Amino acid sequence: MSYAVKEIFLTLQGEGGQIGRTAVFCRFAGCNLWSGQEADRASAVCQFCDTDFVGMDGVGGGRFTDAQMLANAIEQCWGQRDPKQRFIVFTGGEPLLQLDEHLIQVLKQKRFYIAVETNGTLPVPEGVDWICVSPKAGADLVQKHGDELKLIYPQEGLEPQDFIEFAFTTFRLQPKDDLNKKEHLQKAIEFCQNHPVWHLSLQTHKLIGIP
Ligand SMILES: C[S@@+](CC[C@H](N)C(=O)[O-])C[C@H]1O[C@@H](n2cnc3c(N)ncnc32)[C@H](O)[C@@H]1O
Ligand SMILES: Nc1nc2[nH]cc(C(=O)O)c2c(=O)[nH]1
Ligand code: SF4
Ligand SMILES: [Mg+2]
Repeated sequence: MSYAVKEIFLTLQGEGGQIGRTAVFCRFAGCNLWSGQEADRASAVCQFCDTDFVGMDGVGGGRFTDAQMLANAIEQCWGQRDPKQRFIVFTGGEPLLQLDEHLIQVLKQKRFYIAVETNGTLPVPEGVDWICVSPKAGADLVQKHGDELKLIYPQEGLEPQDFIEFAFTTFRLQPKDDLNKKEHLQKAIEFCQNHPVWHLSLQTHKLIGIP
């Protein structure tokens, strides 16, 4: 199968339990909860997305005709850095529209530790090492286990305590980045302090100005 990729870049994981770790990010094009067009935002299931995932025109993006070609591009982006630390984060858009077991196997042969950032509406294929699920109001949650549940907060119709029985190792609240982000941060801090099973997750890459 071929893969539509918006961009491939090296950065630090800015969010969640792997924060600060050098990673190759592979951002797949397309999402099942928003077209990515501003004109459709108000009618989308997911309306607060902070990401451009439309097209294949980003740095390192393009159409990859098979898993080996995409894995080679990811390996090349990691470059000569310590091969024992190889770390790939699949995101998007919604990565599980495209990430499959074949690509995972090829990357495992290259000794990559594989993480995924998903909205949880599709099952995660076998072999992923780190599963981060970020549920969205109005979308059915299918992937109910993983390493972290990262809830963007607040979302009307989604309460953090709705998720606490699911089989995630950690639960994080990430303040929604929009025009009211200061209020959302205060609210998230307060919620975490009153419900300590929830840990605050900040988008640190935005704070330090890296992609
Ligand atoms: C762009 S999404 C792509 C992965 C997947 N579609 C998802 O929603 O999890 C990457 C991460 O950014 C989070 N995110 C998106 N927009 C955000 C915003 N405005 N504020 C805070 N986090 C946001 C998502 O919830 C997700 O955890
Ligand atoms: N540095 C950095 N860390 C991230 N963690 C999750 C991201 C995402 O967009 O999925 C992201 C991102 O876009 N940049
Ligand atoms: S599900 Fe993820 S990629 Fe899709 S619109 Fe929402 S935040 Fe963006
Ligand atoms: Mg991002």
